[in-house]
Amino acid sequence: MSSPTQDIQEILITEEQLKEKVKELGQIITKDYQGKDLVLLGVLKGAIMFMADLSRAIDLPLSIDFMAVSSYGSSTQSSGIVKIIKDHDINIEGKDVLIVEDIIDSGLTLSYLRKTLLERKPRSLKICTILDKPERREADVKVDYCGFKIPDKFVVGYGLDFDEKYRNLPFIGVLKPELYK
Ligand SMILES: O=P(O)(O)OC[C@H]1O[C@H](OP(=O)(O)OP(=O)(O)O)[C@H](O)[C@@H]1O
Ligand code: HPA
Ligand SMILES: [Mg+2]
Repeated sequence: MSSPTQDIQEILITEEQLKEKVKELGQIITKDYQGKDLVLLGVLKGAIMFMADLSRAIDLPLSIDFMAVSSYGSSTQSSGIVKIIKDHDINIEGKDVLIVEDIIDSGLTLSYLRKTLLERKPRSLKICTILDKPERREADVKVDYCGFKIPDKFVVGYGLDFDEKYRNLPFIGVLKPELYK
């Protein structure tokens, strides 16, 4: 029988560690956003799992929206060109927007998104990511809430893909290099 887990070389973050961290982030965000007009803005597709879990860990009235952007395609390297495939629907002017990301790697996606969204005049704009790969940064981005810092390895699972696969793995794992090299 074929299973996506067979293609994993090493599990970096387990399902239990993810659950615990999301709960912790939810509690911090709940404190920080008391009395604010919170919009969680998920970046498709990678952020789907984190968004679903994080939103349920925040005990506040909030709205959820999504943008779809893509810069990796079927490669493990960013093309450097960020394409907006779907924009958000909610008017974010005057709102407290929290971008929800699965990973910040080169930082190119977020620095582009930040610039674009600031032009739309939110009251505040912050960034929450479950993973941060600081060694690979090409564009400077300030991360407000971060789950885990990870080493410079291409990871999949919990929403993250390689060539659109492995998003459904419940943990964060390193793909066997022979599968993409
Ligand atoms: O910091 P960066 O180097 O820009 O990389 C991070 C971005 O890359 C991935 O998206 P991708 O373009 O693969 O789209 P996807 O979420 O649909 O997989 C990931 O989900 C982040 O949005
Ligand atoms: O390590 C990664 N894995 C999957 N998608 C990604 N997009 C940026 N970095 C990564
Ligand atoms: Mg991707």
